[in-house]
Amino acid sequence: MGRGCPNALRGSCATASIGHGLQMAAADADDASPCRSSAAVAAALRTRGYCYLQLSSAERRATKKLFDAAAAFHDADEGWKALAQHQPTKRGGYYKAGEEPTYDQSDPVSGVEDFSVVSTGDDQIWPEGERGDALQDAALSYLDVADAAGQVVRDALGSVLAPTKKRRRRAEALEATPSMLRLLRYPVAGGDLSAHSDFECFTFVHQRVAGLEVQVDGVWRRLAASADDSHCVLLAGDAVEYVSGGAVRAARHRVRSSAPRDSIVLFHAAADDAVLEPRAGDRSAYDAARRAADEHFGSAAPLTQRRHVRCRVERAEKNNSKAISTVPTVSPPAAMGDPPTTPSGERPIAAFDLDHTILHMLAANHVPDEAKELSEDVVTFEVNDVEYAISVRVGTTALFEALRKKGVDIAVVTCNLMGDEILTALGERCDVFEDVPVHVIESREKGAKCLKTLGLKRSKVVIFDDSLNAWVPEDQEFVFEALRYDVQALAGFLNEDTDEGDAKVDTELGYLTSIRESLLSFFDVAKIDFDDDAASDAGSEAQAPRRSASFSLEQSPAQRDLKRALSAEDPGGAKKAKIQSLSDNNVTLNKPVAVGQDSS
Ligand SMILES: O=C(O)CCC(=O)C(=O)O
Ligand SMILES: [Fe+2]
Repeated sequence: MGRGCPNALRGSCATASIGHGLQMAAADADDASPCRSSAAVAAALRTRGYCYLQLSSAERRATKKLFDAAAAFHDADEGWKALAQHQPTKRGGYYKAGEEPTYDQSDPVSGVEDFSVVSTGDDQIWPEGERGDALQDAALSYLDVADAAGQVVRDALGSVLAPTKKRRRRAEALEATPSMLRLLRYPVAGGDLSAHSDFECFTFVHQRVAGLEVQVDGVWRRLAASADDSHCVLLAGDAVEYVSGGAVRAARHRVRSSAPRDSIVLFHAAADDAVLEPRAGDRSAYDAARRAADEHFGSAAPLTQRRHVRCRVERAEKNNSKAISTVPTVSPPAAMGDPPTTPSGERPIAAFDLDHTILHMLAANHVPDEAKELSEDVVTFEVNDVEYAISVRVGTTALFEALRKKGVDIAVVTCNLMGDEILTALGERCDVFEDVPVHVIESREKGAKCLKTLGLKRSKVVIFDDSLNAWVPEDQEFVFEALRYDVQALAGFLNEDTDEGDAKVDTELGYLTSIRESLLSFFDVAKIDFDDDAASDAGSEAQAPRRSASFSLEQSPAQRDLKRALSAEDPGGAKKAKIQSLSDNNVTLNKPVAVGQDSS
């Protein structure tokens, strides 16, 4: 590392001077030794919420290379670094001192500098020139090798969350993957970070100079640094605490730096849409976090990984204006992307079928026990003394939220005579379902659904339905034919416990998430739609969040194909776009696309 080798302060801190001239409370020494087996990691996470993770030689080499490249970046002149400053329309990049959110408003604003990597695609900001290339190369090599260590932790968490094979599925929602890599530099003065727990599943922290402290049973422990990168610190985050019902507690930590210090931090988050609600155990931490998010967003919804990260980051950012400033120039942090406004005129619309498309409704006594594992929620309601249960397909709420955020109207077109009651029950659970117009079609004849008759004909329409033939022939080109969602069949596959059955369940659990970007990108074509009044679309991605729940990898080939088909560079595609049809893309769209995974 550029600034010379620090002394590893293993177990040796009494008091130290912190940046703003105060004396910090003594932190106890920590004498745990590094481990690598998932059994040892699981045991440590259960008892303390953190441990030291032994690194392989490949991981050490990659960590060293990254420390060196990060130091070269931080050492460079401000003007050059500013060229790589974070921009709201892109991801990651450089954040100057003073931009770090303050988790505790009574603490000073931190003077930490940050270079963040949240995407390996074109939308990631990288510094220019050779030093920029070196940083990119070092960060990507580090991410490549860090996955092996991540797997050890995922296995450990799997054993905590799903000790038996039968309960294995419960852990899958937590299939944590890297979501953000931070290269931090703490100057001596004002370089501290206020106490917090991380919002994701777990975090790796590499520190060659001590400074990281973890609170265990109310006492702060100062953690050992690793001057030779032989180990890193593993911290459990909020998502794991919530989902495990408190079996693992998130590690509350802070930074108290008494010397200039660089650290490398890698967050691993659950899928954006993973609902963090525990199935068993203590739900008080989850409930409190959910209430905080409901209050913050002014809307009620189950707490997903994305919602939790956004809530915590946005609230921390607000603290900066109230906190004591120790840094001379504080530029406002990037906005988190309020829902874009749509211009007046005709809005695009997405029409959803209900049964077997976004939900499966059954009489409550027919719902299989496994339904909770095969849906994002099971919502019950009563009509004429009969109790019904709706298994809501995983990813439905996130899809509705994303569409609304894009300014897309949503309507339901269903043959279920209880369509209104269903939407009322869903609206009580989460207000993204409130006020959705419901069109109940009494006939189950082929072609009984018709956009024109229902007054839903717009210049941009997507129909999401498991049955193509339910629609009149002229509307079928707008139908995105959904894979049929059937919790009873899925419960059968789950219990079969064969590779084939598992694969079917896996496909189902990732299905809506895998097609979401493709569906949303259909509404991105305002630029090439020759309608003057086509709804323009700032889109939720236009404002890249300061910290996102999931790492964005490069687009999959299927997405690239779709983009190309709809892109202005493809004149054929563009000319057809007066009323954009999905049918040309159905081959691609109806297959799950590995969004968030580089399948190339
Ligand atoms: O720099 C460190 O050691 C820890 C940073 C941290 O806690 C964070 O980025 O969440
Ligand atoms: Fe942290």
